[in-house]
Amino acid sequence: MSNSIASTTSKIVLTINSKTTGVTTFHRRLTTSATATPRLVPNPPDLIKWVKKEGGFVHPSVRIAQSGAFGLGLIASEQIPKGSDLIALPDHVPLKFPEIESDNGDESYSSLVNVARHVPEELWAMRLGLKLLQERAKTGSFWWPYISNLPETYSVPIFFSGDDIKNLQYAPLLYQVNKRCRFLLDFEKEVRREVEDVKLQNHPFGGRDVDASSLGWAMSAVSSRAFRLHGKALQNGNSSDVPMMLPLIDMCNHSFNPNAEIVQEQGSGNPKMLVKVVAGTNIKERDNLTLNYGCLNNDLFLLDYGFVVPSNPYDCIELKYDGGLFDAASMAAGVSNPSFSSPASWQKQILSELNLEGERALLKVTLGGPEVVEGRLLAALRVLLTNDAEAVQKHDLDTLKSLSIKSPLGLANETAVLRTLIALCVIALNHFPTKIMEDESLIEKGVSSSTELALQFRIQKKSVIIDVMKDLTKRVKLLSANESLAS
Ligand SMILES: C[S@@+](CC[C@H](N)C(=O)[O-])C[C@H]1O[C@@H](n2cnc3c(N)ncnc32)[C@H](O)[C@@H]1O
Repeated sequence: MSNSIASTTSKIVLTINSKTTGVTTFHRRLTTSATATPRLVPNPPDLIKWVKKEGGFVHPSVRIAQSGAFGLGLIASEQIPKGSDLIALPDHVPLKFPEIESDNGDESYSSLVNVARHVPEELWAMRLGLKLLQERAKTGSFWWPYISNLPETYSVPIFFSGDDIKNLQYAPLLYQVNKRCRFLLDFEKEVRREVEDVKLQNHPFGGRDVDASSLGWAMSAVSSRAFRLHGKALQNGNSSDVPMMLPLIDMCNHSFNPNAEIVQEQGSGNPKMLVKVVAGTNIKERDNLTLNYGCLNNDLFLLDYGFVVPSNPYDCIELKYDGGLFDAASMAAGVSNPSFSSPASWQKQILSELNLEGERALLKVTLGGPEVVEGRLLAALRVLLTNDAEAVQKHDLDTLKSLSIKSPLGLANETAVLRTLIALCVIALNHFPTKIMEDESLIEKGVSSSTELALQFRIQKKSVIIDVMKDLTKRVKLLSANESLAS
């Protein structure tokens, strides 16, 4: 059994693909079908047996099995009643980044910490990924039975070809993918610099070379499988949020309507945490055990987990609050003389309160998701599409931000707001070079798994826009029905 980094890096080639897109990507020589995700070694040890041997609990009806296109998953071999314990892991089984006050003379720990210092807070998955790489490189690691069961490759977009990154057709995600790729390339150099003079016995990765591909593998393994749970209790009675990898528990696939949930227990007299998975509903024979990974949009699901949720109720599109663009949308919607580019001073004041004006303004606004229209955007449109400062002053910001509060500034204002939003949707939709039907027919013809993911992603983004347009159009119709009733 080998756990050398080289065994994986030999199959993952780092390609700098800057020719066509200016995007740097790592891509996999081996393409893998989602249905048979190869693991790090061909016949890894039995994970259930290992968890039990380490003092953990696994419900006798829980099995690891192929879960369609989702890769491996956990499945119930018999029905399991609501409230039953499914899995319990003692404190020493989760894999965490070691948090110890002093290195106790362990120099491989201090060099790991030194390397981790170069990782920005937002890429916490890379920090824990370094610990994972350390354990992967260690002969006889305690976690080897777990690590050897991890997928060999990941479908996250840092491993897409340059063409598939372009295929995403959505600038905010392209930006994030590019940022991660650039980080990995720079980080590879930092890691090499940091460890070049470290003696072999103190080397954080047992003397093995760690390149951008293996760093990408580790970051993706963590981002797609780790959970942020309560760590040690702090003196003030709170506890910090600690990312950790939970062997076996991380075999559960995602659902927004999960049948299982994670609970943490601290036994009486035992300060150590026990992490458990409990049946949240009655589970039928052959049901997959699922957890909710979070109410995330598809950008995050694709970036961190390598999949896209169809009809995701939390998916949304990002727009930049921009005077010129909003004036154009408003005029296209038939509003005369909109003032987005040159707001009056009282309007500017409200824009500042909405954090859409000023040096530290956050100009990113969203359409879609449970809110349909981000409150800050809705309030800005309502305020900028009226001349009646007095009417605006009668309402607080929360009222102006709420779509469920009907026409706070009058029917004409609300109609102009909704029409402007619909025009913004049309502009956003026209930004995509292809139509949903074209994307679907490409998928039907047969494409690689990463191209299909990119196509699914952009289909879903366009569907979000269309759904928002439908919702807003319904509201406009209701308003005009109300108007004719009133007149
Ligand atoms: C925590 S792991 C779950 C176990 C994983 N299926 C395996 O084979 O090891 C998360 C990964 O499972 C897959 N997955 C989980 N839920 C999914 C879903 N609802 N749709 C598609 N893929 C899913 C994705 O590949 C994701 O990165």
